[in-house]
Amino acid sequence: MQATSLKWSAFPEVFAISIRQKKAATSRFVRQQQPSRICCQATGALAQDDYPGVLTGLSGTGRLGMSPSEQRVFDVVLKQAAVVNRRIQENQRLNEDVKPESVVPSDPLDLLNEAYLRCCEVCEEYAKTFYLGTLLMTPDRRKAIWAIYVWCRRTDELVDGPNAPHITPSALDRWEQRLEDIFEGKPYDMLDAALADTVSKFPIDIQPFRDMIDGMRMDLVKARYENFDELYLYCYYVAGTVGLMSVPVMGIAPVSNASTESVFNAALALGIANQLTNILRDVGEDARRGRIYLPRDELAQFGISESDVFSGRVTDKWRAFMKNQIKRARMFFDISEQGVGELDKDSRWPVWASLTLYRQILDSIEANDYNNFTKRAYVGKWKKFLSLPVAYVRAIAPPP
Ligand SMILES: CC(C)=CCC/C(C)=C/CC/C(C)=C/CC/C(C)=C/[C@@H]1[C@@H](COP(=O)(O)OP(=O)(O)O)[C@]1(C)CC/C=C(\C)CC/C=C(\C)CCC=C(C)C
Ligand SMILES: [Mn+2]
Repeated sequence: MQATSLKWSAFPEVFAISIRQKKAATSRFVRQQQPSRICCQATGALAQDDYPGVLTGLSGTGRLGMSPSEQRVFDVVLKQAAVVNRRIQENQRLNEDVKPESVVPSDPLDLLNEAYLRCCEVCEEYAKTFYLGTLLMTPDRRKAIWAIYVWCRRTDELVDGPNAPHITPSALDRWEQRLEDIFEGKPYDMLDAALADTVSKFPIDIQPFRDMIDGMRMDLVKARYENFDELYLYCYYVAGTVGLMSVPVMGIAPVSNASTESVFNAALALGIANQLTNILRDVGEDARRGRIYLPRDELAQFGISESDVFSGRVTDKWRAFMKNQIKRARMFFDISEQGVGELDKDSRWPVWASLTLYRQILDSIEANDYNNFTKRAYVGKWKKFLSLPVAYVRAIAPPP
């Protein structure tokens, strides 16, 4: 199954290389072991009253008051943190402090090197600013992020790309089987091989990857969201998962006092914030495809019907509704911001850069007087350019 709009080349069995062998030699998530506190200090000051339940999972109150979707996602967060903590403990037990071995093999013709190079090219082509940001990361980490990026892009492309009309649930089942193979060290093609290598080196769990495929399944059958809880789950599937996949690669700063769980929570929040922003930017485009990724009950509270969304008129009701949606997206950005400083110092810049740029899309929706039906909100070249040094300054600040 190929997503033809991207220049994938299939290099099948050749890449069933002995990826598992490398597993033992890994120790790149080296940080101090922190007491396990399941809380995210980020949420305290936020307007939780506006969205009861949405953030309780992060505020230290455990599962009490969480919505079903939050509980479901919270369990995955805990599992990811446990995977990482286990790796930290293993490393400590072995008293290892292994310097990350470079994934650049000495032989320039090495196939794995070639595989990562392909991932790099795809990233550069499809996500230029993000690609620039990754250049500051250590070589092994940036390669891993490229490999993850490419897998996410391909997965999204299945339901959004030119082959989308032919994608059936069973095609997604096959994609999931292929994912299982990647995690078992049996990649199908070159790009899979890069990911197989990555997941053998970093403490990355398969669950967020499976969940992203579930998000794509959801997209095949669902075009309406009754309430925010349903939308939250969708946002977790297609974007929160990216945050969970990335943290084990980016690493947590050895001097950080934050718990692993809270860092994963912040990463999850960044994915959710990005996806909510995506949704708010693309309301018109989605409506033209017959889709409304907005909570139906909240639309109704503001007196907005489905046909109002399809007709695309910017009314005062629409502006008031949008103000609330933007406020919520910003709240998730706020939560995530408090976790960025906890990441390993080399990984902070690309995160700050992408966070700042995405956040500005919300400002642009406001500047367009909430017309997200026919005006595309975007961040201009200069603003983008200026954001990079600002992100850099934030990135070099030590963890709070
Ligand atoms: C502690 C802390 C804050 C850590 C940071 C964790 C982190 C790096 C989080 C990343 C969050 C992120 C970039 C999420 C992606 C959200 C997103 C835009 C998802 C898109 C989904 C589908 O949307 P839709 O179809 O509606 O939109 P399009 O029209 O198709 O755009 C996605 C397209 C899913 C696929 C996601 C990707 C291709 C992005 C994958 C990105 C990475 C693996 C790299 C993340 C790393 C950095 C440095 C940002
Ligand atoms: Mn998409």
